Amino acid sequence: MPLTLATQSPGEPEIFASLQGEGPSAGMPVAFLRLSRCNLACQWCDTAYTWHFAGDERPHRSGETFDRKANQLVLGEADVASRIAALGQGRLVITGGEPLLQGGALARMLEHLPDIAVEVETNGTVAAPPRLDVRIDQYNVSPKLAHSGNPADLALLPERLDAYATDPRAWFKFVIAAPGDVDEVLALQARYRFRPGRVFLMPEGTDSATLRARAEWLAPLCLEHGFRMSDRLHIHLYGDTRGT
Ligand SMILES: C[S@@+](CC[C@H](N)C(=O)[O-])C[C@H]1O[C@@H](n2cnc3c(N)ncnc32)[C@H](O)[C@@H]1O
Ligand SMILES: Nc1nc2[nH]cc(C(=O)O)c2c(=O)[nH]1
Ligand code: SF4
Ligand SMILES: [Mg+2]
Repeated sequence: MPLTLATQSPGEPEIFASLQGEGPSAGMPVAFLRLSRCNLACQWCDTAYTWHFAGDERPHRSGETFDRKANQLVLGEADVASRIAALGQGRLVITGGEPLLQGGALARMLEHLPDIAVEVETNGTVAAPPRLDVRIDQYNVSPKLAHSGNPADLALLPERLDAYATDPRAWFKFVIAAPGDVDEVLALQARYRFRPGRVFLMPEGTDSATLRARAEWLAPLCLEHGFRMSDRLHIHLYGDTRGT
């Protein structure tokens, strides 16, 4: 079963080496695999080219829709695995779009990469099939709050959040655009009892100035509530650029 990938440019799959820019592994040299398609539609998504195709009526702040043909590429599992291996990294971050929509094909692709450590960036709404789950070393779970524009009954699924809250491999990373968003995190914390030290708050933004401005008022809230803060290292280094 092939994989549907995002593209860095038409015909070029978004498979690249960079420093992990977010979460508990931030700063680590890793390989990235970005898949296309998503089951949600965050209005500030910085990878709308993976789901906001022509005809998709759901709002996105860019106001633009993307040509599906130019932004998707279908590749066989062995081909994807060899491109990842060629990057020479010991750790792979699988992201998207929502990568767990292609869990079966990912499991088969990883059979070609038996020794690589695997991190998944996920919106927390889709379960990895058992044959993929057994290969995952770390889940970076980013449940979407109201400011994303997704209905809560699509974005915050109790059985999935409960499963991740009790999974020692899972870390949580909430995107925060306004101080009031932290109240939503506190309500989720009260309901799901995320393990202490496992919750990151990350400013919403795709440029350094925005990230800095939000981090300035977010820092005292992290201190007050015992949350960790995640920056977005790649944005400071490369801006909002595909393949970085
Ligand atoms: C593009 S998503 C792909 C993986 C998965 N769909 C998810 O949302 O976790 C990767 C990460 O970027 C975050 N993200 C996307 N757009 C962002 C923005 N404008 N500001 C801050 N974080 C953003 C997501 O919350 C997620 O943690
Ligand atoms: N360098 C870098 N780090 C990242 N961490 C999570 C990312 C993502 O898009 O999932 C990402 C990304 O796009 N680039
Ligand atoms: S869930 Fe992730 S990929 Fe999907 S729209 Fe939201 S941020 Fe973008
Ligand atoms: Mg990114």
